[in-house]
Amino acid sequence: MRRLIGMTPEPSLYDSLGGMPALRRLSDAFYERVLADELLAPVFANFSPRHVEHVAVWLAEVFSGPAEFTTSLGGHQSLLHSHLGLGIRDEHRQRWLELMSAAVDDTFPDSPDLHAPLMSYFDWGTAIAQQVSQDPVGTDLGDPGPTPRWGREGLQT
Ligand code: HEM
Repeated sequence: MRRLIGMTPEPSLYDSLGGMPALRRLSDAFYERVLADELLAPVFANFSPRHVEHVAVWLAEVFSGPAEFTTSLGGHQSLLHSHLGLGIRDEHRQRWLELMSAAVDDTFPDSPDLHAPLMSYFDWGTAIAQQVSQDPVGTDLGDPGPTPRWGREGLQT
C-alpha cells in the first residue's frame, strides 16, 4: 500500500534514488568490487560489460521505473534463467550482500534512509538467485509471473 504525505504519493524508490544514471553508478560500483573479489570473481568468469547495464535496467523496473527489462531483455523469466547452474553457496551470497551494501553506501551517501529498503530487496532477491542457481542450465522454470516491484514497505503486489 502506498503511504501518502498530505495528498502526494511518496515518490518511487527509482525516483528517490535518481533514476537510471544513479542505478548505473550503483551497478558500476558494485561490479568493480565483485571483479576485484577473490571469492566472487570466479563465479563471474563469463562476465560481460553488458551485465552492468542489464542489472541497472532490472533494478530500475523493480524500483518502479521504466519496465524495459520486461519489454527488451526477456523479463523475469530471463533474469531467473541467468542464474541457472551457477551453484551459488551461502558464502557467495553473503559476500555479494556485503559488497552491495558498501556500493549502496558509496553511491548514495546522502540517502541513508534508502539503505534499508534497498538491502531488504537484495536480501530477498539473492535468496531466490541462490535457490535457482542450484538447478542446471536449461531447467524449465515455468512462468514466474511479472517482474517483482519493491518499495519502501517491501514487496508490492
Ligand atoms: C537481488 C539479487 C540479484 C540481482 C538483482 C541479479 C541480477 C542479475 C541480472 C540482471 C543478470 C543478467 C545480466 C545480463 O543479462 O547480462 C544476472 C546474471 C548473473 N548473476 Fe545475478 N543477480 C542477483 C544475485 C546474484 C548472486 C547472489 C550471484 C552470485 C553470488 C549472482 C551471479 C550472477 C552471475 C554469475 C550472472 C551471469 C553473469 C554473466 O555471465 O555476465 N547474481 N544477475
